[in-house]
Amino acid sequence: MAQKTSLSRLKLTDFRNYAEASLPLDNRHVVLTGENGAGKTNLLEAVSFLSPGRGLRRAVLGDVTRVGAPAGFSIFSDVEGMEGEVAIGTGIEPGEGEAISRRLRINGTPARSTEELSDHLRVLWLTPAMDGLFTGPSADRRRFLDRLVLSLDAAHGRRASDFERAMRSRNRLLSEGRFDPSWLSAIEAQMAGLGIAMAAAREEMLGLLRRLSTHSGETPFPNPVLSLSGFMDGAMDRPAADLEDSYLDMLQNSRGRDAAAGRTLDGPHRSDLLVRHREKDMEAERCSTGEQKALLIGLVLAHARLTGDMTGYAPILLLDEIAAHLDEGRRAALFDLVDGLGGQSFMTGTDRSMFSALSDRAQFFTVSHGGIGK
Ligand SMILES: Nc1ncnc2c1ncn2[C@@H]1O[C@H](COP(=O)(O)OP(=O)(O)OP(=O)(O)O)[C@@H](O)[C@H]1O
Repeated sequence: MAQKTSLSRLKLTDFRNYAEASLPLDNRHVVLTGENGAGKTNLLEAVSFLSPGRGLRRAVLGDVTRVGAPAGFSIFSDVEGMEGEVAIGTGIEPGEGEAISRRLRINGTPARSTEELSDHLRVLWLTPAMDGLFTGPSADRRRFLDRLVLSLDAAHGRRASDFERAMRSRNRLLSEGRFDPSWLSAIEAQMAGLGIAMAAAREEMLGLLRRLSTHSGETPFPNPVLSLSGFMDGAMDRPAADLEDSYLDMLQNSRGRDAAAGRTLDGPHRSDLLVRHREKDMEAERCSTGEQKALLIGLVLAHARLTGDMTGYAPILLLDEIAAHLDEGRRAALFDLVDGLGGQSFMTGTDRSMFSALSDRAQFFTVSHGGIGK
């Protein structure tokens, strides 16, 4: 089984509705209960900032600082991580606006990039905001997929942002009617290399998930059938160099069309993640609300398991309002599956009794208006 990573302390200053808060943790699961608006999701969000990116709300950093606070926010955590014990501090400084990126210190030393967090722990999450994933816009599914990839391949985020930047340059040149062939060709060659690398990394992740010995069968959370469509469909088994040449040709031959459209119409930014319910043999978007939630839980658990298998360390799992729509049997099954991953998870709900099946496998805290109690 994958080894455990866990938080042994979480301390917040001027974070969302918390002026000061401290969570003393042993390495068990953590259950946070309290009424609506108490600050449960805010605590999960704070933990999500222990991974690269903008956290589980994809927040603008300036919005995260407590309203009325004199300075920026900070999060400190002692972590039993993949390289042993580590003290992580992150936040923004006073007066820093929206464009600023957050600061990160690892054992007191400033880190060059938040990607360094991936050396110590992986944090994955499932929130109610993701409930419409299968029926909503494809951009949400691409972002979801890219986060899955990112948790195993730290370079994926850089690749995606470099691709975006190159594509924006191409779109600008085309929209300004500047068909300078050498300039455009250089940008398109860059897009071809990055775009195919992105598509290959996504495909590889899906392949790994498919090969994962599934926990389906007995579980109420089925492992969905996953595929990609919209870019290089059915061609991804060809050598990368061939695919790059094909994509480069595609781009060069579509300059007029893309100029007229005002954007690049072919590329990894157009692919979609297709999800099917295996047992019902039906697209996820046509499944019932409850079936979609079960598929989503199945997918997130499979990914968490894969992350544990690939890195040797179980990820920290953030499950916001996870128990709300599950009956007692499904809740107990979920807790057993989560516990079986071997990591620490943080779960929220309005009612403590919903988590009783966890009993002493978890620490319980009550959250109320920016305060935390036992
Ligand atoms: N920057 C901020 N400064 C102060 N308060 C904030 C800030 N951002 C959000 N809040 C407040 O934090 C409160 C708690 O939000 P949170 O989403 O954590 O609640 P919750 O306990 O998960 O509630 P629910 O059960 O309804 O999901 C909200 O009332 C929100 O207005």
